[in-house]
Amino acid sequence: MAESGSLLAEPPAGSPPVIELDGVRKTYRTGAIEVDALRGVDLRISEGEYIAIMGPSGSGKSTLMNILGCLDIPTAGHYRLAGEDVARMSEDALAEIRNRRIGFVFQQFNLLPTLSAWRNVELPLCYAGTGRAQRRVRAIEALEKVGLGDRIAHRPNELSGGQQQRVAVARALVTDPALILADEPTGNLDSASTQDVLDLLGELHASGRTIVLITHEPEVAATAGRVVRIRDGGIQYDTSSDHPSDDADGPGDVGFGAVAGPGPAPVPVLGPGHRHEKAAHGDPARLTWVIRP
Ligand SMILES: Nc1ncnc2c1ncn2[C@@H]1O[C@H](COP(=O)(O)OP(=O)(O)OP(=O)(O)O)[C@@H](O)[C@H]1O
Repeated sequence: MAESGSLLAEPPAGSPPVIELDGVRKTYRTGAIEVDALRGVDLRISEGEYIAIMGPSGSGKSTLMNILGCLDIPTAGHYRLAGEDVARMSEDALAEIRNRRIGFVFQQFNLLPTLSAWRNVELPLCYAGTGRAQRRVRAIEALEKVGLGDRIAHRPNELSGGQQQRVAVARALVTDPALILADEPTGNLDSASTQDVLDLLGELHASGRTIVLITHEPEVAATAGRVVRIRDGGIQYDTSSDHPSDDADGPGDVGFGAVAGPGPAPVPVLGPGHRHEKAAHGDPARLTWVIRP
């Protein structure tokens, strides 16, 4: 499989951060009720970074990921992807980015139950218009890459949870995307399968891809080079900064064992009052997002 390219087919000169959020806000309106899920997020992610986003349930992590993946749009603020304002991109350009340049992995795997592993993996290539023979070759290649070359004809219910998530990772990487967005990819896995998936993400990162990983689990976040913690829709702490955000209470509050500048993240340690949380995503709409972004 070819190494990943830039996020855009022809990135602008000067290599801006691959992801730039400025003052991004997201307000959901349900009837008369408004929820401010994101309240002015500023975030820059460089090409090739491996970043974990942490935060308590309801803090806005999935909302942020949906915006990063162009699955949703901010209510206010700017999102530039490889230097281009997403708000100004055509629908075709956005579809191209979602289909070919971003790979999505979700907690619930979101595999189609009636399709074999390789048929699930080839789906993004179907939407990209790749020919049948090439789809099969690339799907099997992706499954081999995640260690499932001997399970290509198995359906999801004939695979373990860890194997299903590896199929989902194969589906995410079959288009050779530059950016992988993983929302709680290990949330439903035992520790051995968690390690398998983290190893895979590590390999994808080593091959040049930008990885954004959302997780509740500090030990999972610790595998990333940078950890951003969000709370109440804002960035509370970013290990790539020398200083916590203005609204942060300091490293003791966010549960990190040490303060660090750029470089490997400290191993996060749960502080008093914090707990490991498992997300309970059950939004069936996400299935649509994965296979027909
Ligand atoms: N489609 C929606 N309509 C209305 N409110 C929403 C919608 N999606 C999310 N919210 C609200 O926005 C806030 C942030 O939700 P989000 O799913 O981003 O949090 P999260 O950090 O991913 O949580 P979890 O870890 O539990 O998945 C929550 O208060 C949630 O109730």
